[in-house]
Amino acid sequence: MAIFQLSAKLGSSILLGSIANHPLLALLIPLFAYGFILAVYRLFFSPLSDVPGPKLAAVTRLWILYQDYRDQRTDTIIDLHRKYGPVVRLGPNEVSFTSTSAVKDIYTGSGRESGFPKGFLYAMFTHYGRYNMFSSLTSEAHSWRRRMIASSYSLTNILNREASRGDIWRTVGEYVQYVQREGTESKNGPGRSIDIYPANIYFACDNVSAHVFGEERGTKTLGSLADNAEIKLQRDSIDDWYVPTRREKIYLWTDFNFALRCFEAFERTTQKVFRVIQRRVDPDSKYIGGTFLHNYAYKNMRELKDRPSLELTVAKNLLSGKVSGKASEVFDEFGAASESMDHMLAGMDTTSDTLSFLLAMLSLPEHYEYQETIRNSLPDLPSFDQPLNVADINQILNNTYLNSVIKETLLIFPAIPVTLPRVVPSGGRVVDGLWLPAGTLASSSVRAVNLTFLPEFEKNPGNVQWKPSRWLIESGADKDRVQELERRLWSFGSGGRGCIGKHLALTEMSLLLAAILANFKIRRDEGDALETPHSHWTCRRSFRDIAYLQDFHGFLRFEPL
Ligand code: HEM
Repeated sequence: MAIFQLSAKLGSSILLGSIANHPLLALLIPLFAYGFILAVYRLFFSPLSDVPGPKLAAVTRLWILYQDYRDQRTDTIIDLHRKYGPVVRLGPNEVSFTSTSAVKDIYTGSGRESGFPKGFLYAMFTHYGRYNMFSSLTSEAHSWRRRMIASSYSLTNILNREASRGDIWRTVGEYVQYVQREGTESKNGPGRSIDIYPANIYFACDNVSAHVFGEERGTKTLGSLADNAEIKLQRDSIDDWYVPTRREKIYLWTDFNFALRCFEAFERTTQKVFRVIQRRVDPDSKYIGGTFLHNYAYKNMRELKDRPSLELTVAKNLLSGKVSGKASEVFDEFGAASESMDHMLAGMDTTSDTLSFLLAMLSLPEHYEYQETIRNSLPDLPSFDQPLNVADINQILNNTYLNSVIKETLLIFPAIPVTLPRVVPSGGRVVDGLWLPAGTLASSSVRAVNLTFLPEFEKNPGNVQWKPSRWLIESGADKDRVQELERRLWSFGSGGRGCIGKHLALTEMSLLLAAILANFKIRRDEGDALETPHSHWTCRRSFRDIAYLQDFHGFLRFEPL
């Protein structure tokens, strides 16, 4: 006993002596002690301590940030759900869910409670320093914006607009002409080859811009090489449109809020300086600095404000300022431009990527039969200068075979596969029987929700096949299974913050696919190892951290029927 007392005394006097000699130790020891106590708390006493997941993730947020840094967030989350089940702890303060009940509680709300507010990540999607519907975090900031334009994106409006104006169908015709005009002759068979990635971007861009600003002001990038040369020039560095420093590794940025704010303030100030200089040189200038798209959206808004167009467009709704009489919440031209800019960005990549993945899959020899089946099920299609009527559009939209390939692509290759972050509101909430304190990040990852339900995922997660036949109801027994699949398909999100452009995207994709298959057989054309200038199949990082189809370089041959 005396020996113990002596050694304890000796130990503490050595320690005190060392601290006196090394002041750094005086700092480090309490720090280590604090770190240790925090780690013990997070592991064993935090309200989330029973949630399964990697121990390191429970102790420090650096673990998930490292996955973000490696662009491995989505794949890591999927692996974790496979290992631990439908609820997984991703960080001391972050939990991921995959069950339909949890997705409903978090994103749609349950009972009288609405869905959870968005996480800070979304605040990065402001433009011109103004929030928009997508970037507003709380339901208060969001709902008046959404109400103002929701009718422009309803299925009824998309159908009626298309039947009366035929804008999408005309753009589909331009796509077919683009193949004939821009396509190169192929050594591998009849027809012409194009790189489908830019073609699909042009298609989606022309459609969403016409929908937002009106046909006259739409980008018409498919139309001719001279039009909107900036978009053509930037096609190979598409990330430039997004201000890449903010869009790459976006989840990492959320933890560096202050740096981001400084960056934004700097960006706004330089743009203001640009504007002042530009207006000195040219008093009528509508140039505002920033990217081509920023200028395009702002210029259109300014002009539409001065000379309103008769066409019923999203821009018209934005500028009309009718928001339940709340004057302070009406858009000014920058707010309206920010909103429209966001629709352009949200509607371009997502729709075009989905189309690219879909065409890439259909062009494989083992999938030729799907092309044939869809072709045989299509109605007679009119020429492209004549709008389709509502019944024809509906027939295409409800075509079982066409739907099966579109849904399967959305399921296996969601354009936005990542976590859609939400924050538990004040007072805390129970999700899937688990108590979550206020401020917890409670979210789901689109790809994890889509995949973890599939039986083959359990067996071999690395080998989930693109299999449109899973959507077909061939016997009574298939009905429940397909209904469940429909319920699980989460590629457009859900609830009040779910995708507003869903019907526009589905109409664009369905009409284009119908026209392509009615006119061509599509085949891979990569035999000559054609040089693809773009690397966006693998490097696009705006809201996608998975590089799908890395071995496919983008060239397809369109063989006329
Ligand atoms: C295949 C195509 C598309 C996919 C897969 C897709 C996916 C999504 C997803 C997953 C969300 C929800 C994000 C969240 O909850 O955090 C979303 C929201 C949104 N999408 Fe889409 N989208 C597509 C096409 C479009 C198009 C064509 C537009 C055109 C305007 C658009 C505009 C928007 C907007 C504005 C929001 C934010 C809605 C809000 O916050 O209320 N999207 N989209």
